[in-house]
Amino acid sequence: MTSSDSIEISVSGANKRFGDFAALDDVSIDIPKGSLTALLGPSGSGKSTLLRSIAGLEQLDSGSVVIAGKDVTTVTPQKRDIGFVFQHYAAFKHLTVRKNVAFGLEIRKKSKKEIDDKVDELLEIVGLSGFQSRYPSQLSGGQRQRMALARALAVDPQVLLLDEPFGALDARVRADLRTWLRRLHDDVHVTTVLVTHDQQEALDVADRIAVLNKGRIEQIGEPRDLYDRPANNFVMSFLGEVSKLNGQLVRPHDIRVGRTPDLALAEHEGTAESAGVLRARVERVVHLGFEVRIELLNAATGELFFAQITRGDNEALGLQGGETVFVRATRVPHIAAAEAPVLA
Ligand SMILES: Nc1ncnc2c1ncn2[C@@H]1O[C@H](COP(=O)(O)OP(=O)(O)OP(=O)(O)O)[C@@H](O)[C@H]1O
Repeated sequence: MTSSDSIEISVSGANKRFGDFAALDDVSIDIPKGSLTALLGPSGSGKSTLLRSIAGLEQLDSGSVVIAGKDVTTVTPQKRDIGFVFQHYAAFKHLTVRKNVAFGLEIRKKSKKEIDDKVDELLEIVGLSGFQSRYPSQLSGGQRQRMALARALAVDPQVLLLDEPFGALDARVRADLRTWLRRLHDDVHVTTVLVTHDQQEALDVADRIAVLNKGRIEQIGEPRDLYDRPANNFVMSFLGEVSKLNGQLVRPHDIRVGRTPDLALAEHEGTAESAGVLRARVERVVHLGFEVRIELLNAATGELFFAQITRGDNEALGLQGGETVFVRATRVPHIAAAEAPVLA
């Protein structure tokens, strides 16, 4: 595993209650230096509480937070050497973009030259050079969040903590900004922790994902590992789409659809019976762009499920609602329960 000097943030045995409610329940996580780690989970799972505890904006009931080898559990946020960006960024409305970005450097009494150089560099990185004389109210939501990132980065923080930074923006802008965030991270390499409830966002940008549920970490790993080898059904369902075929969770793109039992088989797969081919009725064919979702009814159980196939495959099959087809799960996920953190 990772050696301790490559770990930037280490949270151990963190507990945090609000009244009777355990927002964090014995959470431990190591965040490698220079990584972009996403904290992913449903609403109320404790993601923000964990991030705010790393920032020092929340005091743990028990447990510890170590940043860059220093125990900061009782250290104030100002002394933790972090940059923080929230979903709704509170910019100084009366200051220009340039002044907003320079703010942290000015209160640290840096020289004018140093401030000017740093602000120029950051405005360039976040693509706001042409907007430096504007006021926050003259920016779009996406530009305002980029300004927030520039401001957080201005003081060269040890770690960057982002709490749903694109949460208030529309889907298209969000998608653009996460591509941009990934590139920014590749340029500046600052250890970054991103809270998101959006699995696509986490899969898109993160090197590592920690999946939270009810104040506990269900699994931590690289996106691909979590997708291919989820620790349990919760992780499987939360990360990527799932379909249920005879009680078994499978990825919808791992369901093969054919017009005859034999056509539901890939090559060299034996007989339709031995390979578990099922009969189903097509309920609806939904065009999603490159992919097509086939909504199906399991003829034996009456359960609804869906398969996802490429546009080309769909054109070849030419499926219509009401038709009978044959389906088969080509790949059943390997639930890596033994490798997951121990769950109560
Ligand atoms: N200051 C507080 N007082 C009381 N309860 C709180 C407080 N902060 C958080 N909680 C509760 O703790 C739980 C975890 O909250 P947290 O904000 O960490 O969740 P989250 O995973 O970030 O959710 P979301 O995606 O909705 O922001 C929630 O049930 C929330 O209501």
